[in-house]
Amino acid sequence: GLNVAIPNKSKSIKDYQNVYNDIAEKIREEDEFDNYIGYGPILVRIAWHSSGTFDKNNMTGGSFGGTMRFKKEINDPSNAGLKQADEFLAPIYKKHSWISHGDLYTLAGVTAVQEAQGPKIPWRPGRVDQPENTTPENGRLPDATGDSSYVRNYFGRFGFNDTEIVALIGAHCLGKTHLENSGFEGPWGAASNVFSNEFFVNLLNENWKLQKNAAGNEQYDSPKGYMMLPADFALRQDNKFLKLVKAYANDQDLFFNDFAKAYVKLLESGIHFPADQKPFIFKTLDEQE
Ligand code: HEM
Ligand SMILES: CCN(CC)c1nc(N)c2ccccc2n1
Repeated sequence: GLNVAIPNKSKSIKDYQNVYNDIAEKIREEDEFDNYIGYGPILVRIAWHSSGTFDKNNMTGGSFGGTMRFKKEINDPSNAGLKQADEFLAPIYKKHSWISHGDLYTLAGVTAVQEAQGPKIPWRPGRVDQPENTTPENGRLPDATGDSSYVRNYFGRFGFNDTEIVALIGAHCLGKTHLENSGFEGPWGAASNVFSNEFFVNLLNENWKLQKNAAGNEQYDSPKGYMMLPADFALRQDNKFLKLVKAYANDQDLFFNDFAKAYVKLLESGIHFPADQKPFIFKTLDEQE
């Protein structure tokens, strides 16, 4: 059923900005993780994967219950590599145990995007931890080998349109794939921790070659050492998706605006917030110097 957010009346934006700052300072401190990519990308991914179990057809899953904290969900093969994000957040939760896990996972994703010089992501608290028996079954996250109709159909489960789908996948400007996690490898060249429209620029401009990787899975590789998943490349293979890819490759501000809106919708999927609950917009560390 629909999840109704219950904001903690004793907590203000100051309290959540303190949590944001602790996450942001820890990202800066532990900068050597994953060959100096840092923790930002997997924090964006754990926020997405904790929200990506949502299914509007039966109103189950989504970020509300914080069930990513349970073995059943974190051990979903689709979540391989995310235990490191959960461990990164454990001391933050220990210090701020008044926050729910659902709020913590999504706030971490907001912090990571903003600290990567990405757009401001308005965020609302009020998710309430649910018991282990509410954990959704494994298999609700997308398959990297899907084509454009698979991708459109998958995100249709959230009620996302083409703009929201293409914008969201633009988060693949961050981080990299790891053979031991997903069976895909690379990019060696550009793995980045700066949020930009580079994913779309590369997707359009690189000379892609479909080849089998060391795990025997097909992926697109470029001479510069970049890669695209089949599901990434699918955005070039559909006319409506391609139009959006070109728009974002040529206008980073448009991408930032559309991404912020779609990411909020993803992180809040399946949750009803009180009509009068205004979102918080956090300052970056640099803005608080
Ligand atoms: C068709 C939809 C999608 C598919 C099939 C997909 C698939 C993948 C795969 C296979 C990886 C590599 C994981 C690893 O090997 O460590 C990955 C990484 C990543 N994904 Fe996606 N993804 C999708 C959508 C998204 C969305 C909507 C977001 C966020 C809004 C996102 C954010 C990320 C980030 C930040 C990483 C890098 C993580 C790291 O560096 O460890 N992805 N994705
Ligand atoms: C745009 C090239 N990069 C690194 C900046 C890239 N490309 C990807 N295709 C990609 C796919 C999944 C996760 C991270 C990814 N990163």
